[in-house]
Amino acid sequence: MAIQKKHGKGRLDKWYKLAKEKGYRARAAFKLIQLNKKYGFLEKSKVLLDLCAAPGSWCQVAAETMPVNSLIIGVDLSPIKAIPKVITFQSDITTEKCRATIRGHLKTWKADTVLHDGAPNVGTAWVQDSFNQAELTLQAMRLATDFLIEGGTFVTKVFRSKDYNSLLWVFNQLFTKVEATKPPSSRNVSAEIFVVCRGFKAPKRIDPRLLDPRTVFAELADPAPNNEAKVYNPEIKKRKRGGYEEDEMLQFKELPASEFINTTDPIAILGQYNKLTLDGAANGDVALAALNKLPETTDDIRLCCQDLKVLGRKEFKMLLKWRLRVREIFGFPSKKTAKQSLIEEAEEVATMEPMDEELKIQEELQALKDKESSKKKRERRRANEQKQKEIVRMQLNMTAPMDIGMEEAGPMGEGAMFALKTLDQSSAVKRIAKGKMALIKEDEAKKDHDSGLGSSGETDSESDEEEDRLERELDGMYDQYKTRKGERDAKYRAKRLREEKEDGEWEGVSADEKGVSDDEVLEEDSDDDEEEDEEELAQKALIRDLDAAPAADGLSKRATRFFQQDIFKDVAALLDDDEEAEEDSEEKAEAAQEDEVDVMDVDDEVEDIPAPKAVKQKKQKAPVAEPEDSDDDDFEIVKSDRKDEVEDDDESDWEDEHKRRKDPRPEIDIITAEAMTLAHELATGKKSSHDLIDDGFNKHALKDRDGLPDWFIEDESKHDRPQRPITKAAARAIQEKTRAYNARPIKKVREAKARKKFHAAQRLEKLKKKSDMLANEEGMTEKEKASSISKLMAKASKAKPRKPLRVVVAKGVNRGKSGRPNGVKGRYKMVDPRMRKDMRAMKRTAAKSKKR
Ligand SMILES: C[S@@+](CC[C@H](N)C(=O)[O-])C[C@H]1O[C@@H](n2cnc3c(N)ncnc32)[C@H](O)[C@@H]1O
Repeated sequence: MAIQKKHGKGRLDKWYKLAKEKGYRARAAFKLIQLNKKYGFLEKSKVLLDLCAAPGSWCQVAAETMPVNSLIIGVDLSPIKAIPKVITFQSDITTEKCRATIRGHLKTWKADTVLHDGAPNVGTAWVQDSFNQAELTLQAMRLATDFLIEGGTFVTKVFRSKDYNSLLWVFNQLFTKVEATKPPSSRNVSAEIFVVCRGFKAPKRIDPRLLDPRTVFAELADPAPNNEAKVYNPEIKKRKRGGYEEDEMLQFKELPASEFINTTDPIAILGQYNKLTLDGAANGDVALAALNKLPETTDDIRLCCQDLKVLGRKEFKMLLKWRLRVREIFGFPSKKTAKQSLIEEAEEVATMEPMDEELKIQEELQALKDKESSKKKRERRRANEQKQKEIVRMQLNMTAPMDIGMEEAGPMGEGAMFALKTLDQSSAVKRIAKGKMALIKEDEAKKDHDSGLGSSGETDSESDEEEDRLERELDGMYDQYKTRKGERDAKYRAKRLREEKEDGEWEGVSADEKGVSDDEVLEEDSDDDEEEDEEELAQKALIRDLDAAPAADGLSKRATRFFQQDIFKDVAALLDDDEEAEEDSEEKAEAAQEDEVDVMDVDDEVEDIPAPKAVKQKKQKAPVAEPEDSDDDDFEIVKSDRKDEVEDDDESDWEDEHKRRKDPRPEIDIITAEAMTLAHELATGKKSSHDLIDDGFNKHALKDRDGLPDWFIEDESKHDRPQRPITKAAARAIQEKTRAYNARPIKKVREAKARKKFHAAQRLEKLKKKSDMLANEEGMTEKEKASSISKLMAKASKAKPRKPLRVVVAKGVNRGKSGRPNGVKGRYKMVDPRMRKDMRAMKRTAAKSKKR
């Protein structure tokens, strides 16, 4: 790669300048320097292979850092200008010829380190390019496996694309330690990341599929859509850029319930309106009056109509069922009646058809059925084949069960190998739990299953089917309803988002519903199946919905898998540390409370901080060791650990504050616009705590300034922190807060005022006591008592004469003294001799002129 003049995108940055200053051929040199600083592989290597080495800056760094007499070989498609102590040649690393040339150079040696910084011509087609890069990386890996020594290191550039995880997986199969890092010199705008693979396992035989891009990067078919998930995570719709319809400006929308009965799209109504009115008889709406009088219009229904925005799944279904019943009563055509009439029609027609015609129809029907079943078979076979492939990939650890849609069905899903659900339904699980074998006859299981909805003991499969269908339809409608509701209601959207982020469960069922017995639950709602009593749950310990159960740390299964990747190992350790520290601090706080030490609330300390200048951005958890790049932490929380400062503060203030705050948790004060923005994003669900953790991993995490010139470090420290976005509102809020802080008097003034107040209160108390004593004095007349009390009051209200001001001349021992002059008590003023002389002279002349 020839050196290009780099303009635009701030390419001529400090790293570029530094590279020039140090004589490196490319700024990329610093990436290797920083990687080596962190992992120290160059010093330990005697043989190094640099794949895609042009213009050769990595080779330069290697030659500088590796021990003398090391063997360094650099290869690239482009010519590389000669570098002392480095063998270079021009070749395509994906070819056999290149392999042979390297072998020729290495002879019997093996490489301790293989570097790869390859980048195919990166153009505008990002998807294509990133794939080529991933493919090139895999090719480099292949070459590396041929030449690397056991325990050797492979360092490669990878682009964060959809193939990234697949590549990491491959690396993990071949190396004991794989870590991804982004050195500070790597541009923020670049999607590149460097993976350092250490401890090459040097397997005797490597499955060729492991290094075959077609297998490694094979696309997965889209899993079947999980409609159920949509209930819990309604899609976020785009804003209406074209403006809003007129009635959409209304906050509260009502509709006569009769329209809800009439409509063909009841979900739309439930999603758009806030209330269904039932009392419109005065307006002459006869249908509404009739509806109002129907026994089907129960109090529950009326209650549901009052506020459509708070409907849970149960209420939602109740309203729709009510609508269907009313429609039946009013004689609206329903699906049932339509089907009935169709059957009748068909029967009528059938009686009119001659016999041979009937046979013909039957034949046609049979042919259609056959065609249908063969089509289904074909589809099933194809799906099976697909699944088989996925399973092979899964066995190779290249994919997780969730990626091939197994998650959707789960171990209890349809077609599961061990039909635990069936076992569950036939209550055989209880027997198995007791350690006995249980065999379930298929039809028995089916029977049990069939009786699921008909609580009344109905075994009529047709009516069950009908009920199932209705339930399914209602569920589907509920999905739609939620989506529409979400579209209209920003608060609801935020709530959903929060729930989604926390992978929380849907909480549409009220607590008292949970107390309903199983039979009732089945009658009410099939979804309420989950509501088992504890005992039964314990018995069903055999059957667990792995997908539904959140991980111990509250992460979803998918998230847990993601964080199980090796690159998060350190993070986990860090987090653990944090947690431990948190626990520590909590324990300490508790202990402190127990000892009844004056532990102040954070609030108090914050109250005490006079001006923002004094507000230091400190971590909340004081005992936690500061992370390496603590100055990168923009979101910082202030926690009181300066007890002494607080102790000085106004006592009554403290007590008030203490009473106000019952929550023992430390209060967080937000003092920067960045933190305020972040807090707002967290509160509105735009960001989750996972995002925060993610944000913490950036190129600034690695700071290595050894051996860099001062001007560089100075410049670096100005800009080497992530720029977090701030909103106008957040900036304004912080400004107001700052103004409020500034408006408060300084601590000394407040203390003096408080002292004054305290003394006045003490005086008043004394006065009260004295006047009480006087009032109770038996030997005094009322008049005497009154006069002595008024004398007391007059004495107390009389201001004490101020001691005269003493003027001290700053001479002798007092010359240049800044504090109280020696031997002077009370009020004083220091003056210099010249000033006193001048004053006296002025007085004299004034007196003289008066005399005249
Ligand atoms: C970012 S540059 C490498 C910079 C180098 N590490 C340094 O420090 O100077 C990427 C190089 O990959 C090379 N490259 C891309 N595809 C290649 C291939 N198939 N075989 C060999 N080199 C390739 C390009 O010619 C280009 O010079």
